[in-house]
Amino acid sequence: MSKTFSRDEVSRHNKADDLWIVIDSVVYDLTRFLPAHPGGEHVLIEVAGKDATEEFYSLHRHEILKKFSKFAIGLVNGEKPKIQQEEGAISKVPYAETAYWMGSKSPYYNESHIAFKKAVREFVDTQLRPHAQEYEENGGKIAPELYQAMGRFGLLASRIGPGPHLKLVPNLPAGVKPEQFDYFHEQIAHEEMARLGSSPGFSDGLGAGFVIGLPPVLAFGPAEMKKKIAPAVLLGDKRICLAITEPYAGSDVANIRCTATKTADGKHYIVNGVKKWITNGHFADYFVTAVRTGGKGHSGVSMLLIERSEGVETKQMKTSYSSAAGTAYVTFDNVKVPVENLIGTENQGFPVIMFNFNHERWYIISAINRSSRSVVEESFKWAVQRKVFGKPLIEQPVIRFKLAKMIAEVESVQNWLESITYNMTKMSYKEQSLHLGGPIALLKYHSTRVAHNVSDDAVQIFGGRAITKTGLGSVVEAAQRTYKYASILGGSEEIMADLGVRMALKSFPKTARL
Ligand code: HEM
Repeated sequence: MSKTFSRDEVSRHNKADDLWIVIDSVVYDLTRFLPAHPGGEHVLIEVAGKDATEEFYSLHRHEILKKFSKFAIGLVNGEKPKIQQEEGAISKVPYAETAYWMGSKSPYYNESHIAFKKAVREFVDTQLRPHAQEYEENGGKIAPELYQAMGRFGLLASRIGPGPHLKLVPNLPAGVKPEQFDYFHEQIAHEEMARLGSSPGFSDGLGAGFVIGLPPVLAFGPAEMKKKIAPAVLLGDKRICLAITEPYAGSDVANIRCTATKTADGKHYIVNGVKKWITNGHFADYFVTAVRTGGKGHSGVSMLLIERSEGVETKQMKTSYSSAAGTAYVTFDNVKVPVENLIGTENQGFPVIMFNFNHERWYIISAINRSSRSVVEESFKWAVQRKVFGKPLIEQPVIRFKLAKMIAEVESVQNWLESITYNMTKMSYKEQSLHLGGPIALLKYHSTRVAHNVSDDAVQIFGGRAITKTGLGSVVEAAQRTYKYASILGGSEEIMADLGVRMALKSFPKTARL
């Protein structure tokens, strides 16, 4: 924008057929846009020839200016825009980022985490965010190229923890070496994906099924299976999901009914049954499926890798977020599966499922708390910029109290989460199961209660905007509509709270007395 104009000159373009305005020192010629303006013509004519910065920001999100940048014709003489939102930048709004990224000291992060976060944030903001709204609104299968870009960038591999699988992709974000990679890198990857705030369906469509689907294959699958599917899935060429829940069994996994019966020649299983709420199932190539191969209860459960093949059908489910997540109702009708596709040992599927759960729950905590943090940032910004009864909202003690509660709760989850993540970096899998299963369950319960409280307060701060899908409240609207997913998936709040206390009871000293 090389042209500049005096404010006097702008003020002469003050009619419907010649309408200029100034927003943050940028001059816009809105003459052609006037009839198409979603807010109507009248409001624009009222500010024709004037500085409308305050009016604009009280009604629109900043990104509207980017979308309609073609109407910008120059700058006001001697002025520069002050309101900045750079892609990939760390927010300066208090509590909008984890304390470490805002200057606080932390024993957990090092240079490689800083570089990793910067690279992932930039990738998410420049490669994924531009498509987010469209997918969120229209649903549908996410373009393979987008998923492949994630795979090639190393973002998919980064979302399932440290391990040999990291060597199956050409590189990791910011050139982090597989040997340097730890659970803090992974936590950052989940948090950055969760920043796709107003598009939770799109964000889940980009790999929520993968994060829980591939680990059982890597940990328990036979070598041939890993060789065949892991590289293709990690590069984003194929898609995988985890198929456990059924219309009959949710958190009550031991009661699944989907059956796998061996053929007389012992070479195949024949699978029959249904699965429900399968994230990414609608477009998955592989289903890591819990099946009943034995008697009742958990000792009759096995895990099978089922390829999309004859007899496998997926139907899109209508959920409270976008169909871009590919949440599916899956039916298996006499599906023939080679016995080589068994993951782990027959009738020993329950430990495979359990193996996955702690990691899944920890991932859900990372994502939901980052989502709550985004809601805090949105609410803080809004409370400062919104003027009501003649003064900014933030000057109302009741609003400051709500923000205080939101901040304190999000930080409490974050600090516990980082402590658990640190322990994960220091413990073997066996130690993690023994010592972290309880705390992870309790924190999952706590993090979704916090999401509930944060969302509730944010809705009150934003008012009607929080129940409007587009515009200023879009992030809060999406959060209040979808945070419940996290409080159910991976084990419901009630089951988590109960599990946490039951695990604690195991080490309760028999001699303890008041
Ligand atoms: C570059 C300048 C502008 C552009 C590109 C623009 C574009 C838009 C868009 C896309 C929407 C729909 C927003 C959504 O629901 O997501 C909208 C709504 C609206 N705009 Fe603008 N606008 C501009 C300037 C202004 C100004 C200066 C005013 C007032 C002085 C204004 C008043 C409104 C109003 C009242 C609405 C409806 C808001 C609501 O539903 O709560 N616009 N505008």
